[in-house]
Amino acid sequence: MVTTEEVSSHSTAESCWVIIRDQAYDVTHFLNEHPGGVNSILAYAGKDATEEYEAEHPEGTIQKHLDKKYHLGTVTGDFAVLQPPLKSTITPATSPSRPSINHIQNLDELERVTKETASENAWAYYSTSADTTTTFQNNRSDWSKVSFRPRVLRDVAKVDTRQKVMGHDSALPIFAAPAARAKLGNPDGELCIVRGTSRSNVPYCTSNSASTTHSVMADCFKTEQKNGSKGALFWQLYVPVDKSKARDLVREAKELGFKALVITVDSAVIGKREADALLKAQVDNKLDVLPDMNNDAFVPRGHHTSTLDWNDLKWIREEWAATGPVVLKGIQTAEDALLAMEAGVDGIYLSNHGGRQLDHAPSSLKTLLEIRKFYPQVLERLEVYLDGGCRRGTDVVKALCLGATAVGFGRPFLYALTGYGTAGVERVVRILTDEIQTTMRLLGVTKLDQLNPNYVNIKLLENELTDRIDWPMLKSRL
Ligand code: HEM
Ligand SMILES: Cc1cc2nc3c(=O)[nH]c(=O)nc-3n(C[C@H](O)[C@H](O)[C@H](O)COP(=O)(O)O)c2cc1C
Repeated sequence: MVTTEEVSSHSTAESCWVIIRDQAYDVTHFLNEHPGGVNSILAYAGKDATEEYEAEHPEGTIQKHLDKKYHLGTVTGDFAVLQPPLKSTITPATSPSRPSINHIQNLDELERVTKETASENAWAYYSTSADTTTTFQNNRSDWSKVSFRPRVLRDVAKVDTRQKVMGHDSALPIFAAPAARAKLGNPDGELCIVRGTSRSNVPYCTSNSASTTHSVMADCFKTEQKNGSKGALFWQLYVPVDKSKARDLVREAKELGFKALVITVDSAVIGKREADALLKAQVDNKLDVLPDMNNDAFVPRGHHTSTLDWNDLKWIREEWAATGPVVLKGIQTAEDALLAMEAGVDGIYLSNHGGRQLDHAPSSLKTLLEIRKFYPQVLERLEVYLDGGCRRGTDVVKALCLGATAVGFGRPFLYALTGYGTAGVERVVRILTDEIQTTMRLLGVTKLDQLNPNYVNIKLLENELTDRIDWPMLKSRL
């Protein structure tokens, strides 16, 4: 037994105890090893960290990562004194300020409602992006720079939106992009996306850092299938600092029946996301949320490995074997698209992580155009996925006209589950179904394979594309 007074007296980096679900843990030695950084734990030193902890970690994380000897026992006493200064408040779904789900007409409206009604924590983490937020903003605005060239006098009564997405026969050319910490928005977290996407027959690429364990997601998916749902689960992999641990993750993905492996390659370090960092700083004014730049043992912001290179893909792919497609997420240049093709992956996923990593990186739309301009063969030989700032069916159709296979949606699904749970996720897919079908009809096409670059005008963006690429590298391979 440990008393609440005892716990509260261990509130510094020299001696740091936290409570999670009535249990006390000594995490002093673990601070520097913590993949979420020192400060995220230190903000809760001597306090009850349950709420924040559970939003971030799947069940069993403590058992897996913390030696038993640091478990101090059950806590007794007055818990009120141990509450952290900022508790998230999730507005109940019946909140009068939140309109009925059926009134949500588009994904921008969903975002506006989420901003007004979500907890500060959830909004900060979901909406934040890197540095000046330029990339985040361009992700959205670049889609508006492409216009359509519609054809008329064609029979468009029946349209077919089905598409093969990483091996799965999806109802639409879309999928839910990997996004961590869904439990911040809703206690059911990722399960809302598992249910909503499988009921709508679109795939869900789960995050390596999901707040629900993958086995629980896989069980939920199986239950959905028994009830007649379709869909598919893919596994997004972050290679851990100890690279060899990626083998265990890949084995788990295989054992649990995940159908595709999506390796994120844009996160050598975590981007500087200031809105989220500011909120964390406000939790405890004493804390400086900038990483410790003088600690030689760790790469600052290096939550995942910072040493991943093209050679690592070989052993990761061997471990995955022929289980399903392997796709690289985070390709941002024509050169890397070409290297990915040579590395033998099945697909590339153009993404700047929703503007959360390198500020001033190109939108995925620009990367797609760059590939078209300098190395279009990639588009014939690889499946090309993309995400970032897509909020409309028109965005999806534009991407497909330019050679993409399917488009990922990140924040919209998080916003949907925050206010509306599974029903919100289903609503997002319904809205996109309507918008994609309507766009196809008004454009004069009935099947996705009829889409081609003649249906869009890209002049505005073409003017913004680079002329300087690594020509020697490309030429040597032509
Ligand atoms: C007590 C034992 C703890 C253990 C064993 C632990 C373990 C971990 C692990 C393994 C991850 C990486 C998850 C992944 O990327 O898959 C992680 C991330 C994280 N942890 Fe903890 N953690 C602990 C306590 C805490 C506490 C008390 C907090 C704050 C209340 C916290 C906040 C975070 C955050 C914010 C991340 C996410 C970093 C990111 O993805 O950007 N952790 N933790
Ligand atoms: C809150 C949040 C968490 C994310 N977590 C991950 C992650 O765990 N792994 C990953 O590869 N990408 C992650 N991403 C990036 C998304 O997969 C995707 O690239 C991005 O959200 C697309 O942009 P959009 O939000 O404008 O649709 C995350 C994005 C957000 C907004």
